[in-house]
Amino acid sequence: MADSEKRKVLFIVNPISGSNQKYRLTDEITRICEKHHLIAEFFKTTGENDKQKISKAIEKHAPDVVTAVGGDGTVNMVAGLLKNTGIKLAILPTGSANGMAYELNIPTNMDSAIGIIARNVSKRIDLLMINNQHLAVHLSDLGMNARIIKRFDREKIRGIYGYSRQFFKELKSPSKFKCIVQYKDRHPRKYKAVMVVMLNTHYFGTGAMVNPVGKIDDGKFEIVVIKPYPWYYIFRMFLAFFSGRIHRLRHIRIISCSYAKITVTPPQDLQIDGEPTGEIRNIEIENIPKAVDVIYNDRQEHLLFKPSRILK
Ligand SMILES: Nc1ncnc2c1ncn2[C@@H]1O[C@H](COP(=O)(O)OP(=O)(O)OP(=O)(O)O)[C@@H](O)[C@H]1O
Repeated sequence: MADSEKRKVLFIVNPISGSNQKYRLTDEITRICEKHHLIAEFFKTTGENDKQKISKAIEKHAPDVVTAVGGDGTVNMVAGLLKNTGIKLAILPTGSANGMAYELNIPTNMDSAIGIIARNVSKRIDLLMINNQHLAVHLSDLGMNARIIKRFDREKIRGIYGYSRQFFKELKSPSKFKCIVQYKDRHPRKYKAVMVVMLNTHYFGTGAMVNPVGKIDDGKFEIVVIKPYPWYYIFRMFLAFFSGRIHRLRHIRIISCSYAKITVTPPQDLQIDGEPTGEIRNIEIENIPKAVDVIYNDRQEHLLFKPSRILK
């Protein structure tokens, strides 16, 4: 195949994502891309002014696809740059949290993940805009999980071990807060909660299904309110999370809408795609329909669920 006919893929590599060393990663990606008749270009993030530098790299290389090589934070940054450009977004999951890759059924095996980029099956998906300021691609939440992520970030123990340590600390004593959700022209709904999740997707990065009723491109998003629960309820909740039945529990409320305002008292930690953004009292969420064209795996399935069916 002549070079002019090959598709160009720009890989945005976050070298600190996850816990694995990334020696020879670019050589490995280049080799696999050659096998699939793709031209690989690279940009390594530094954690400083990456957005501006990546915009320039996109201008310079004019790629057909931009691939985020990292966790959900890297996916979020790249998706924001590709919003409404017509350039496709792909993911090579190498982060400690790879929720969006899980959602799109992208494996961590590099050969398979690049094979999916080569197959080029894509779909325009909705994203969320939070407080007119932050784009959310995978999942954002207030309360328990955001607090875990904040501590995880501070302790600098990366990978799944670091997250699990914080998770079990928090699970023992989740703190409650008041939450008012206003959407459409309905009366505001009031809840006591330990956590409020805002998402268009279905899964936490761990594979737990938090939003069985959502659709990634229907112009709506979901607000999942997890109400305070007795300790013995944890087991039932785990079971429901991993069998896709969380919406049937009385400690869970799910609201679908395209715009909402949430007020929490006292102010709660907010995290967006794995990045802590500080404590907040008021939050405004808006759905941005079909904002980015994303490559997904339409073939193999996860062990328990069938996300590619959900995506269709
Ligand atoms: N070279 C770098 N040095 C330090 N930080 C970086 C670098 N490149 C990117 N970052 C930071 O990495 C974060 C995104 O990491 P990402 O979510 O992709 O991977 P992760 O392993 O899941 O990370 P985390 O464990 O922090 O969630 C962003 O905060 C970004 O600023």
